[in-house]
Amino acid sequence: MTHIVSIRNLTKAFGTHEVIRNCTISVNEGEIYGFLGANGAGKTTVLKLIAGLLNPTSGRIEVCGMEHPGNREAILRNIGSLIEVPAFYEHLSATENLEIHLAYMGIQKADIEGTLNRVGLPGTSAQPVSQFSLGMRQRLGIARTIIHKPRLLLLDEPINGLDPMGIRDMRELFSSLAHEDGMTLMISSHILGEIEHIANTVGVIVDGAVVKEVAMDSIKKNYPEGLEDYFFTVMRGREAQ
Ligand SMILES: Nc1ncnc2c1ncn2[C@@H]1O[C@H](COP(=O)(O)OP(=O)(O)OP(=O)(O)O)[C@@H](O)[C@H]1O
Repeated sequence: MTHIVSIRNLTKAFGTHEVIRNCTISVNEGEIYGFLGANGAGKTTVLKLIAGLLNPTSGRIEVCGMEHPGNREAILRNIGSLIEVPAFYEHLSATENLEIHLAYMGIQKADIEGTLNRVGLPGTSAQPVSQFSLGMRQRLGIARTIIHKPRLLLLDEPINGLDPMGIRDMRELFSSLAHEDGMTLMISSHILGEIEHIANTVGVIVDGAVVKEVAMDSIKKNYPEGLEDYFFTVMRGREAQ
């Protein structure tokens, strides 16, 4: 199977603080990859490195067959990322915010109305973002990641701030993006139940290194209690070392 993300022996240090250590990750094209780990384990840092928002200290990062750094522009055209709280031009409408993003990406034509409908924001295109709730902002952030039809989506805690209906809508949207649009999704989350619903593969990062990458089918077969059971077993195993 083709790896859309291939990370080998990646290290990232901030000053003398090495937060990613000898980390190796493989994400298959077309899958939903659930990226799990405790607070501070390094999930956001790895997603930023894949998105080219940070440069590695050492190691290899290959995205869509191109190596980072050096192919940043070409890689950016193929990815959509929602990392940390999305920022918008508050006085501008949802449509205007998406138009600015498209202009920045150099894309002339895109289905803005259709994308807003798809993320559950119908009829809001003219409304200034300053009037949006937290959940609406999160949905608009996701609209911005998918509007240019990227091959790879990097989503850092994408269901934060959503109510139960919003969480269900996002679950359905993420599944349809993978299964109907053929996108690959790499999703970090602490909400194990959601990852269990949608992910094909799970990667667990502990202290800056991915210690396990396992197919969800195998987790379901070997851990009758499900993903939470698996996750805590991995964490305990690590603690015992
Ligand atoms: N710009 C930075 N400068 C210095 N240290 C940083 C920087 N960004 C992240 N770190 C440190 O790197 C480590 C990993 O942080 P990161 O945000 O990647 O973890 P995380 O797994 O996403 O955590 P959470 O689940 O809490 O979001 C933490 O110790 C954090 O303090």
